[in-house]
Amino acid sequence: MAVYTHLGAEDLARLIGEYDVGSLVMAKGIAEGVSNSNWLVETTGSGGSGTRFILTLYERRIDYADLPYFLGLLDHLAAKGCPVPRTMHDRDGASWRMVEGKAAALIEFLPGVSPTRPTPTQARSIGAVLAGLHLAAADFPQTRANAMDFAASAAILDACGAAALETIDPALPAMLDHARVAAALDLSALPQSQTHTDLFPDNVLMLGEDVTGLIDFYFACTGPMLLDLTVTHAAWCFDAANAYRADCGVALIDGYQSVRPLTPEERALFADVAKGACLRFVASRAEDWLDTPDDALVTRKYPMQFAQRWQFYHDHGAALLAG
Ligand SMILES: Nc1ncnc2c1ncn2[C@@H]1O[C@H](COP(=O)(O)OP(=O)(O)OP(=O)(O)O)[C@@H](O)[C@H]1O
Ligand SMILES: N[C@@H](CCO)C(=O)O
Repeated sequence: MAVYTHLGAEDLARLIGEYDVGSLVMAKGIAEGVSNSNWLVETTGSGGSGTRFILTLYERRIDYADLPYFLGLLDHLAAKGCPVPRTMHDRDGASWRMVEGKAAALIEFLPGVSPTRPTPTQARSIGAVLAGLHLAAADFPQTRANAMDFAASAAILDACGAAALETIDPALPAMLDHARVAAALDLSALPQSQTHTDLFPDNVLMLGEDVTGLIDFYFACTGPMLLDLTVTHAAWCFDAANAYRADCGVALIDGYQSVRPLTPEERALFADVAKGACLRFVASRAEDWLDTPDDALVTRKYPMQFAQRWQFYHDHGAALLAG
C-alpha cells in the first residue's frame, strides 16, 4: 500500500491546475512502493506536455533540502537522453511544491514493467544504461553526500546491536565486523559521478530488452561509479534461491564496459566494494526488520539474502573480472 495521504478530487484538480499539463482526467493511487504516496495521473495534456504523470507526495526518509538534487538530476539526465522521467515544473518554474504540508512533485510517466527474472540480455542493457547515466551525470553541477555509505552501514549495524541481530539470524552479528572493514576501505582512487545506488530491478522499467525508465532516485548521491555498478550487480545477478547467475553477471559487466571501461583501480577493488554494497542492504534491511512489527502491512526484506551475497563476493568476487 502506498497512498498514505488522502487527496480529494478537488485537491488533485487544484494541484494539477498549477501545471501547464491540461486538466485532470483521472487519478489512481499506486499500490507499489512503500516510502511515498504515488498516484498515476492522466490529464488532457497541453503544449506537448504528455498526458500521463506520476504524482509523488514525499512521506518519509526524504530531506526536502535534497529535492533540488534528486529532481534536478532527473532533468539533467533526461535532457541528455537517459531513460529517466522528466519532472514537470509548475507555472512558477518550481519542480516541487507543498501540498497538505508535504512536498509533491509531478513526474513524467514512462512505459514499461520491472523484470522479475531478468534475462542476460536485459542485464546487459541495464549495465550499458547505467554506464551512460554515469557519463551523462559527470557534469551535473550539484553534489550530494551518500547518507548510506559504508561507514553508515557499520553505524546502523552497530546501533542494532549484536544481540538483536542474532534474533534475526545467528550469522548476522558477524556482518558487523565485515561492515567495519568495509568502512575502512580507501575509495579515493575510484572515479566518481552522480550515482543511483539503489538500481534494483523494481526501480527499472523495461519493454522487452530495452530499458525505458530508471526510477526512484531518492538514494542518488555523488560517489564512486563502481559502487553503483556493484549494487546493480548484487541486485540483478542472483536467482530466487540466491544462487549467482553468471550469465547475467557477465552480461551486466560487459554491457557496462561497452560504454565505460573500468579503470585498473576499479577492477582491483570490485570484490571489496561489492561486499560493502551488500552490507549496505544487510544494514538497512536489518534495521527495518527490527523496527517493523510482525503484523505490519509493509513487507520486510530479509537481511540474510544480502549476507549470503556478501559471502559470494568474498569467495568469488575477485575472479569475476579476471580475464
Ligand atoms: N516515472 C514513472 N513512470 C511509470 N511508473 C512509475 C514512475 N515512477 C514510479 N512509477 C510506478 O510507481 C511505483 C512506485 O514508485 P516508487 O518505487 O518510486 O515508490 P516509492 O514508494 O517512492 O519508493 P520505494 O520503492 O522506495 O518504496 C513503481 O513501482 C512504478 O510502478
Ligand atoms: N532496494 C532496497 C530498499 C531500498 O533501500 C532493498 O531491496 O533492500
